Amino acid sequence: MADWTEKYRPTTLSEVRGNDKARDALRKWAETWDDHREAAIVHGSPGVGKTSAAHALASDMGWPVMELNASDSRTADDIKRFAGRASQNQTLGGTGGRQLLVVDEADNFHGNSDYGGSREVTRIVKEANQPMVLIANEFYDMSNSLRNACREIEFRDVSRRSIVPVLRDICRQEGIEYEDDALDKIARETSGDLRSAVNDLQALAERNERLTVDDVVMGERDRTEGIFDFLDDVIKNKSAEEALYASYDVDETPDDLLNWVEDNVPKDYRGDELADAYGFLANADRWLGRVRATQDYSFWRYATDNVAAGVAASRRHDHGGWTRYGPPSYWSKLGRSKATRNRRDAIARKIAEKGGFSMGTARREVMPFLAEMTHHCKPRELTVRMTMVYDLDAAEVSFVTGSGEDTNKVQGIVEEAQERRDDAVVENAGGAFAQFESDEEGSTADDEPATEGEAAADDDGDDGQTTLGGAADDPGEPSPADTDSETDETDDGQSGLDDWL
Ligand SMILES: Nc1ncnc2c1ncn2[C@@H]1O[C@H](COP(=O)(O)OP(=O)(O)OP(=O)(O)O)[C@@H](O)[C@H]1O
Repeated sequence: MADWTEKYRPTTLSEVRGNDKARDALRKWAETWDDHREAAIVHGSPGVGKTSAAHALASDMGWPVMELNASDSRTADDIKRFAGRASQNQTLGGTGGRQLLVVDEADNFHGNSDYGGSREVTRIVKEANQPMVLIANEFYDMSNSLRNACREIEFRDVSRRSIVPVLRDICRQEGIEYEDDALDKIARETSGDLRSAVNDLQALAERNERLTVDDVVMGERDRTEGIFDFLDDVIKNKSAEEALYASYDVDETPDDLLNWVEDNVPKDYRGDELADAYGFLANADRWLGRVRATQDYSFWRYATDNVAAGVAASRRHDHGGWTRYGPPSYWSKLGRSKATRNRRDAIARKIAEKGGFSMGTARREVMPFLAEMTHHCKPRELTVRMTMVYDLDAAEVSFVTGSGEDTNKVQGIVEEAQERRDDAVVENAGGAFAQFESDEEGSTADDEPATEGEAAADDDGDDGQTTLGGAADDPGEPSPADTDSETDETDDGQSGLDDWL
């Protein structure tokens, strides 16, 4: 299915919702540009429509857009070239020579090495003979002189009242039935970020024929009441068998159950019981891998056996009192739709291969770190390196960082990573010794653990059957998931990060 944030991107300013004041200011700025010739800084949180507004404005005005992307490196020279190109283009076309220069991520010029870049932007902003919009998340990350040279236009977080009608329109156009409360809840959950709201709506619509308020989970506590009772049952109160029965009443997929239990069990279990519990969770993960590989959902129950009965059976001590259980940290990204899961797993596979640990470890222990550390592609350098090391494409970078796949930011990062990878290949072609040297320097994770992974895959089928009650049938030929599911939960999930930190 097409990405709805693209499909429903505003094409004219009047479709930009929830920021009427900023929108009007932008329009006025453009219409009077000949008089003031100032550049504009459009700033605000991610996903509130800044980029869309700039492009919609250009289209309303009939101005072609010329963009300085995050992908263009941003030294003083690059910016001069950009400005030069822009003034050349001025003589082309029949648009009265006007075009809109859009500089994305204008708050990112401020880093040390780019300082020249920042100064150059300021100079160009002052001298530009074309309307120019600088887009930024953080107004105050920009230099004083740059800020002073521009007109400030602030985009605020989009209110719930403005988000709901956007979601409603989309539902109508897509022919999706919905409860009003469900849309309201999505709007509340995504607090001001319209892009996230649209993304969440799409994920939910892929999974449900009719959107009800109960479908909207997104880490909110009230709907998951049942899960907290279930955690108490498994971790504290119930026998293995009772815990298994309790699991039948919880309205969560086995993938989600696994994540909940895995994140919360270490709050109570210690030592051997924790190790045993992890063993069962590792088994569960293998069964879920088989489900994904074979689409045979009958394996689900073996996963649930392990998660519920297995973890309850591992308990050796009383765990009284009250524990603050919480949703898995990576919750909002986990298993929301099949497409999301597939993407998540594709990334986990790359990380697992590179770092030499299991898919499960990659997914649960490495990816959350990456997501945290490169949130909204910041810091950019780290994001580029991650992209390079794990060979991620734009969709994958977008998944990990939470930035839009088609944004210049993400596209630029992917391009830069590709360039650097190409350069690295050329450097490495320098001779056999170059390779040795770089190995010695510590990128050791590559080869040896892969063999471990294969070895583990061999006896994987057997391990998987240590479900309670021996209910498991051998699922047959090793599926692709088997190679993934070497699950040494003691892996230090972070070791794979060494390469790019
Ligand atoms: N104000 C809005 N009105 C209508 N749609 C919006 C609005 N804001 C965001 N969207 C939706 O979210 C998508 C992403 O918005 P956009 O890229 O313009 O946000 P942004 O503020 O530039 O975010 P970022 O800083 O992360 O690039 C749009 O394609 C559109 O589907």
